[in-house]
Amino acid sequence: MVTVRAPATSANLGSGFDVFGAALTRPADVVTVEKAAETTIEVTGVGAQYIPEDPEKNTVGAVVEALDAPARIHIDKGVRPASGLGSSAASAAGAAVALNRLYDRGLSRSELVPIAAEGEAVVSGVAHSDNVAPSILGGFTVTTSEGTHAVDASIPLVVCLPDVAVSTRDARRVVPETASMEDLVETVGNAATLAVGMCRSDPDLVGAGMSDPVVTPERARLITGYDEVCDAAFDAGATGVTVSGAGPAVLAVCRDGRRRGVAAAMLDAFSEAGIDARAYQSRIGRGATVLEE
Ligand SMILES: Nc1ncnc2c1ncn2[C@@H]1O[C@H](COP(=O)(O)OP(=O)(O)OP(=O)(O)O)[C@@H](O)[C@H]1O
Ligand SMILES: N[C@@H](CCO)C(=O)O
Repeated sequence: MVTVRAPATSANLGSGFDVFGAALTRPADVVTVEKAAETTIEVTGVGAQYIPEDPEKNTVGAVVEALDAPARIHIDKGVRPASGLGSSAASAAGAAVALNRLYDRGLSRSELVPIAAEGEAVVSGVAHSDNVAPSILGGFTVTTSEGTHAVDASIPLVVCLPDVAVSTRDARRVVPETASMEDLVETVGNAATLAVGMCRSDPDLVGAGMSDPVVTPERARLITGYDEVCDAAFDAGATGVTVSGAGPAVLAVCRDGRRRGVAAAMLDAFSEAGIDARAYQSRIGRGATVLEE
């Protein structure tokens, strides 16, 4: 038996659509696997009632197929589905690391990234790796078709999760098909600024580089109260705010010592918009960890 804790993640970080990701210290899924002749999946925890246990429909089923590693699998969800916090990816990442150990497949963490991404294709139609990469590797990640680069970064974060669901599949439908040269230049500049900020663990640079004129404004329309929540976070000292992944979670970057105030301000703003929410005071953290084997 192998048990792995796989963290929630925030993808895109504004300017890095489908490329940037970051592992969060909390929340996380815990995935336990045992060898079996046929694969079965049991799901408990946050939002378990919305998650299919059929291996054909669960992200973990695609990982089992890719590793040819049938197992009895238990997923204890800490990351709510349809959250923008890489819920589907956390299970896939945890399963990839756990099954690799269980069956002694000998694959490196980097080699497990495209395998876990197969699970993402099951739910969103695209095998994007920007959530599974940080959940497996930890830190800040840059993923392209050539592979993933991961950088350790110490950045305080708040993620505020409203009590509404947005599916990645739906949120991908509002992504514009084209962008102007002006927007492209702005986005490249912001993304580069953010990457430098991560390498220096500088929340001011990271926050300044999160702004994105192309995808985020369209996604923000799907989140009631988004503009007010951003204003509240900035007023409380956030250095950057954006939609986390496909939403509805909202991600704020802070300096040390500002997370509590930023979290409270974001919760108040959602509440004033009539939306219940919860806030996680987090930071960029490590990738999947083996708890037991
Ligand atoms: N193991 C799993 N964990 C969570 N959701 C799963 C899992 N397997 C299948 N799903 C399905 O995936 C969908 C949630 O995935 P989706 O990508 O929309 O959200 P998310 O992972 O929280 O968001 P994001 O990718 O934006 O961070 C739900 O329809 C859920 O039923
Ligand atoms: N990059 C993906 C991440 C989904 O979590 C998207 O934004 O659609």
